[in-house]
Amino acid sequence: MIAPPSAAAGAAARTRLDGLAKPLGALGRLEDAAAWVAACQDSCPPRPLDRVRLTVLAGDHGVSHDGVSAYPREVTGAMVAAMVAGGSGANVLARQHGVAMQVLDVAVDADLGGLGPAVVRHHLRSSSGAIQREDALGVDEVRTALAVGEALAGEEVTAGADLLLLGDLGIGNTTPAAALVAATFGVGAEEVVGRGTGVDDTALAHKTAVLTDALARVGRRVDDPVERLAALGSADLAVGVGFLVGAARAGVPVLLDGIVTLAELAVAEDLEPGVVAWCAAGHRSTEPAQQLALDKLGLVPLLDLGLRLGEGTGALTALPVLRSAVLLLREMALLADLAPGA
Ligand SMILES: Cc1cc2ncn([C@H]3O[C@H](COP(=O)(O)O)[C@@H](O)[C@H]3O)c2cc1C
Ligand SMILES: O=C(O)c1cccnc1
Repeated sequence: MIAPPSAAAGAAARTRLDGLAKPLGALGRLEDAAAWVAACQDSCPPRPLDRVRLTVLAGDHGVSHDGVSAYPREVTGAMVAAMVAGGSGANVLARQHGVAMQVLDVAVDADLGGLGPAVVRHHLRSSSGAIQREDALGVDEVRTALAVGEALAGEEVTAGADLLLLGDLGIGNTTPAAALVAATFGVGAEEVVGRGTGVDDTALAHKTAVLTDALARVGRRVDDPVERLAALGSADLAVGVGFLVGAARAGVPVLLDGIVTLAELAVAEDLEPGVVAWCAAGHRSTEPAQQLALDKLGLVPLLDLGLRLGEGTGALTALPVLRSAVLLLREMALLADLAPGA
């Protein structure tokens, strides 16, 4: 069980929000967001979110050889290189918003050593297993990946972070992510399957069949979250789960992204109840599994822009909104000072 954010600081933030120079509740969900940051920091008003860090976890997936994506596996390694070079969508937004960003090859099926030791320092395997036929990885590998994720979150906290962002990269990753959401919440493949990178109707039907086969293959064994990650997840997804647990344990809030980070949170919350209280949803993705997980976990996203890119781009796009919420709570005048008796 993870200790929750400070109820007292959250309540103090609500009181202060009610007293600001505006009608009661007029800042809508920005008020919820500001109170959440205050609770996470145990401070009212909260500090500005100046030090923000994004970790992108990259990996390949056995299913990417089975026609579940609109793009080939080789794109994963190429996009990691693009991130190191600064040309991905996430890089553009991270630069714009002053976010320190790192990309890690957790399970990419390519030799990325040439990109530098930092990128490959947590390379755990080359692709995870094809979940409709075999387990994604072994239970021992899951435990290693969870520990790596917790350690990564710890490194980020030590580097100084008011807020952590998590992103994903890996052709095919919407399939294991959807499988984890389905298994966590006990729903069928049809309820979680999505078009990912943009598969056509034929490929969508095939992706649904792959998900159905995967869920049927594993049965009730996946009631256990570690078994679930081993059977239906991947090394990179398991590192993401550990990262969220580590951030929550350290008491540092996380702004979530799309289907992959929501799948990671769904499992993390099973593994360590209380993680969700340290997370806010950046945006609503077009992926049904992401939307289902948001609803089941009780998260209301800040933005709904039809994004379906991943990499942390939804979280990065929502960051200025969260920052605005904090500054409003910090800097707005009190109505009682402007108009005593109003
Ligand atoms: C060029 C390119 C850049 C990306 N950046 C993130 N994704 C996203 O799309 C992929 C998941 O969708 P699916 O399961 O359909 O393969 C992952 O790589 C994810 O990070 C990308 C995908 C592509 C093609
Ligand atoms: O929801 C997402 O983040 C997403 C959707 C499609 C492809 N990649 C990521």
